[in-house]
Amino acid sequence: MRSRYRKQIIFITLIISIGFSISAVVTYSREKGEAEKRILEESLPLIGDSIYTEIQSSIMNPVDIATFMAHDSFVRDWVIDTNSNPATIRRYLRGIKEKYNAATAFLVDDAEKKYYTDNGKQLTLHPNASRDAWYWRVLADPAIYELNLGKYQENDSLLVFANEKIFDDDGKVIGIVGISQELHHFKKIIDKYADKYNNDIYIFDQSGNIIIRSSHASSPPHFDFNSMNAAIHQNETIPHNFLLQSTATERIVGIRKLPGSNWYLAVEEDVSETLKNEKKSMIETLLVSIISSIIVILSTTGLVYNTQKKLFAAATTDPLTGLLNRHAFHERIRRQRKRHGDQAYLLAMIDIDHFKAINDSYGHQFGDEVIRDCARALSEEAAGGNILARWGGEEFLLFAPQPNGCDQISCQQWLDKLRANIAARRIRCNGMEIAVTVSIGYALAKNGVQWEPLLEMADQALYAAKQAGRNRVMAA
Ligand SMILES: Nc1nc2c(ncn2[C@@H]2O[C@H](COP(=O)(O)OP(=O)(O)OP(=O)(O)O)[C@@H](O)[C@H]2O)c(=O)[nH]1
Repeated sequence: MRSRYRKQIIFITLIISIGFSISAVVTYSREKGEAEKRILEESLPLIGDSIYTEIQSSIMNPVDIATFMAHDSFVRDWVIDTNSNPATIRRYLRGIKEKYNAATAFLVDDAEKKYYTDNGKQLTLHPNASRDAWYWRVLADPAIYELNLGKYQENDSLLVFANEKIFDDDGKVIGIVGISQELHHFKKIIDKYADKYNNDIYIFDQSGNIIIRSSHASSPPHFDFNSMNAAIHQNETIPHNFLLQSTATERIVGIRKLPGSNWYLAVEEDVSETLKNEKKSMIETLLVSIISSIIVILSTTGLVYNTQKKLFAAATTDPLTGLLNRHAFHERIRRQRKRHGDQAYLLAMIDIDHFKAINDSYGHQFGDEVIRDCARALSEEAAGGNILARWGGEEFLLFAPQPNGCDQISCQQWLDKLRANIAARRIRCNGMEIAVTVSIGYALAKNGVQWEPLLEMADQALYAAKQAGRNRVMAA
């Protein structure tokens, strides 16, 4: 019975543990996915946003200056007035260049296609000259301003040009004005933010060429800008974040278009460490919950097991002697007979003689001790495959399968020895000492005989033993 409970508890513990492990694995993979998503969609875009905002304002600064120039009434009046003096616009452009620390400041008068610069240069633009193609490109572009990369005509150095259209009161383009900044200037800005946020920063043109990259950024980058282009073009106003996973690292790249230009800002970050830390803390949390669950499962099953054990003992044993009670005795014999079939056996009913007188003379407590001592003596004598129970009051029942020799003489001798041993004992309680005797009635069963009628026969034999003077063994 006990081993059955143990098996059940092991089974339940296993089921709970397997269930918990499965749910732990599922939780871990879900949490991992959510952690990656959180980093991808929340934490890193926030950093990306601030880098973007800061870089955008630095890079867009030339556009702001060009916008200011295009709306300056002096510039507009100068272009509209056909008798304007070139020297005045040169002074104006020089002032702008110095004030904003630009590489160049320029203006194109559309009517004459004349190009004026801060250093006094004055050129005429030709639609067929590749050098001047930028002008017709900006005119054809519906955007009011444009940011592009070009070469400084004097020394071939790369410059970033901010071109803004100048309109007359009727909304007609009358010229283009703007400034240029050296590319180096932007590189410094990019490096500053790359160092500040420990990222790699790139600016691409729409064909995927790198215009500027931060000093430590790899070239080519870890991602393929062109393959991401399709997603970016669907909505150019929002940031696009991509998770790049390889066996060695996990990186995230956020790409946005810089407004008014065909340039894209890409911020790439190695998130392996961040994800590793997230995963580590997730595993720690899971381990803690697994350990505490195991403790709870073990202590609960231990508690259940002990309670079951106590309940089982209370239901099957006699509290005074610890012997089997009637119900458990029946159950044991039923199982015994089921296991071994009909075999020869002996059924003996044992009753303490004059027990009422013992109770009356020495008290109930002494009486209890007498019952306990007889139970001990019977257990010692009837050990082995025999089944012993307290049948009630001062009465015991002994079931002995395959008794010695299975004949009456040897059974009689065995039971008589048992009786004599009890009679020879001295029972002590509260400083008093007495001897007791028992009477025994027994019946022997051959194959196929039911044990209930045998019980009746043993009872009658016991009655006969009592009648015959007690302290004796009688067969049915
Ligand atoms: N101390 C104690 N007494 C019990 C217990 N159960 C039954 N008794 C008493 O046992 C006594 C049995 O008395 P009887 O059935 O008259 O039998 P007896 O006095 O042993 O006489 P014989 O069997 O004829 O020898 C009764 O007084 C019961 O109250 C028990 O658990 N403890």
